[in-house]
Amino acid sequence: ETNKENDRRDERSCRVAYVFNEELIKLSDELPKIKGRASIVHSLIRSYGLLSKMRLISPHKAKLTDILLFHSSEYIDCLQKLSDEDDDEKWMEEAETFGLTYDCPAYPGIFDTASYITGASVKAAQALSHNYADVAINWTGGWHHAKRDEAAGFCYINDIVVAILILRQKFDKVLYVDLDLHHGDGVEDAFCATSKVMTVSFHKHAPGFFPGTGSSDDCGMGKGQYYTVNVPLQDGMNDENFVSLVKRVLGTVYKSFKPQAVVCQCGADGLDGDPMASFNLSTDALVDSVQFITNWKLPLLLLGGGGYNMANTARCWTAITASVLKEKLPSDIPEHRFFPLYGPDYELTTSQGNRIDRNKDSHLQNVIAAVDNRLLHGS
Ligand SMILES: CN(c1ccc(C(=O)NO)cc1)S(=O)(=O)c1ccc(-c2ccccn2)s1
Ligand SMILES: [Zn+2]
Repeated sequence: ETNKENDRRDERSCRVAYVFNEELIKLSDELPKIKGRASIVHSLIRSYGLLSKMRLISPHKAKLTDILLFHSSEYIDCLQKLSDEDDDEKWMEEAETFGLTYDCPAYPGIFDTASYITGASVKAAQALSHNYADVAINWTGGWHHAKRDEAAGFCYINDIVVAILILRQKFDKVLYVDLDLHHGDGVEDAFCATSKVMTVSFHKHAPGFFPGTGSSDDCGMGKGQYYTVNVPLQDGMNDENFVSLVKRVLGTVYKSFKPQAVVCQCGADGLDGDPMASFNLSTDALVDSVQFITNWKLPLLLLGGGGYNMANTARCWTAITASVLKEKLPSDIPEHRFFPLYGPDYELTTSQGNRIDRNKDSHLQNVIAAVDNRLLHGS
């Protein structure tokens, strides 16, 4: 139970659960757009000796009933059929209707991989619901574009939505924060009509940039009106402006929504050096953003997401893991299997980029005012 003196959250250091096993890492390594990334992330966390400071949880594939909490059985049937070896032509036609083409090719075994990743996010959510941990981490998760009956943006099963639905069985109000460079459209769509889950996404929003949704007018509907918050940004976002915007908006969100649990997608494709070449963020921007949320001392689920510069993504999520553990890490990357990827500086943190900042202060002020008006004045 939680009322024992020495068990009070503010007295003991926070309990961090880290969900992984070799099978999950091996399957995640197969994902086409981020081949090998799961191993690189996990190896860096292990090389800094952080595994021994966390409660390690071994996941298993999500139960079909958990996946069907969100996704349609028609979509999941098609994903399973296309994932099996048998190249039954019948399913190829349906593939189109379920988004299983172009960005989301259904390669053999994709269903097992997506189920395992979802099972890891479910295990992490259950660790929080059972008060086994204060923070739970699944760096292989965070696939925010997947829709109820459609794969999208390299995402096949929306592990985030499933995890939030699991948390909702215990917590009345859940806050979702999306720090990825791209709009968290799949999670926003899932919860746009409910006042029990507030979704807040910080992302690049520009003509022709994927997925194209997430303007600040996008604020939910019906009972869910004003429970969707979007912070659309332009290229060149720097640490200082990003972190102060995150703190300002989440501060208002926390005061008005009063969540009992938080899920944060920590996509690292906004870092300088990412092939998406958009923002100028250093690892500090994401570490400071997550630290602000951690300070609320609410049950917190941390998930991965985008991040196509593998070494920088590993640096970012290792630095976040150390930050929630309150562990100070030496800046020199330890010798380990992937050490060569970290050249030429072999340092843990990255620096900011110097792309022209297209974000006008007036625009950022307007976005903040729009959020305040909706959340504090409901207008
Ligand atoms: C499908 N697309 C997505 C979808 C989701 C993401 C993402 O990271 N979401 O969080 C990124 C690109 S997309 O059309 O913008 C691209 C496909 C391939 C892209 C690419 C590939 C290499 C270098 C730069 N960009 S962008
Ligand atoms: Zn992304």
